[in-house]
Amino acid sequence: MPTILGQNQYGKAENRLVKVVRDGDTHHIKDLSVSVALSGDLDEVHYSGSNAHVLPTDTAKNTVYAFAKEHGIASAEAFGLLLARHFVESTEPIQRARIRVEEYAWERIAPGAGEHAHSFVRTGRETRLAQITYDGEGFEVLSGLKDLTVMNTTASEFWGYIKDRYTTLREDYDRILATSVTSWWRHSWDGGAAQPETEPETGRETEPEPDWDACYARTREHLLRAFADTYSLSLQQTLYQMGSRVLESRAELDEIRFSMPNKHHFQQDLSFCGIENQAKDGAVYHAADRPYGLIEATVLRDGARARIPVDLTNL
Ligand SMILES: O=c1[nH]c(=O)c2[nH]c(=O)[nH]c2[nH]1
Repeated sequence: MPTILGQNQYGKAENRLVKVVRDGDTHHIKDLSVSVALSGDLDEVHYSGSNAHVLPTDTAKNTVYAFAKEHGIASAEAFGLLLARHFVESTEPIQRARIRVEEYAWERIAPGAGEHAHSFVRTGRETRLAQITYDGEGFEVLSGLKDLTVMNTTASEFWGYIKDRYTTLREDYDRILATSVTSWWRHSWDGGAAQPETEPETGRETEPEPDWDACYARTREHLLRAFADTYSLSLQQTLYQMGSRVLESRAELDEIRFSMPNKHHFQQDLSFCGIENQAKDGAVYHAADRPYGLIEATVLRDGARARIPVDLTNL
């Protein structure tokens, strides 16, 4: 049976990298997982086994560590941009590079007065995410987060839904709303490919690279504020409020996608022992971990094209 090769990519996944920057006695750390996926003129390695166009995944791994040492890690996005450009521009057969970064947060241990210079505790915060893709012409930069777990203990209702013979859910006018947010947002900045504004004298692109850390911090803040400020009639409504608040406040973003499990908290029935268990009196809930409702949607700036993949689980 004749066959042909379809889409393919390869690289080293989940390079775990910790970088320590020493500023006198005070240390700073970056803790990342970096995944490299390369594609291009790679038919032959699949068809005949010729490795002539293959940059070994082992080299990709070494490059990640070498770049961290030589260039530092200004931010997840900036590091991804450096690597993506390097693989495409230094290796002929490689035409596209995709770098995914997860960043784990650490806090300084504060024993007694002041913060410790070199002792850290891993935080229970969300994980920061970035994905940089480069095809030799332009970058696509997605930033995001996962495991941002939030809860409103009131200001959430759910009623007015379709009821059929299988419906047992009771309408709720005061419920807990909790979720663990996975979200990716897309920057309109592409390194100058879309509207290259070049300085006439130098020929250099003038569109400035965004301040990735500031953008992340502000976006996270808007997500949290919108979650807290929305009086919710459904998790879907809350999601849309979170997305539109981010796009309205961050002009540099065109699209944001969410995957949000509804972390159900069911009021426990205590009537068997004569105890009323009402939200208004400080109820006891059963925090169910599964199954969970899974609410997913993209919010777009009007006129923008949806480019973030629908399925975020592998992104
Ligand atoms: O916010 C919600 N959205 C739903 O679609 C849904 N479905 C459900 O059973 N509970 C909820 N809650």
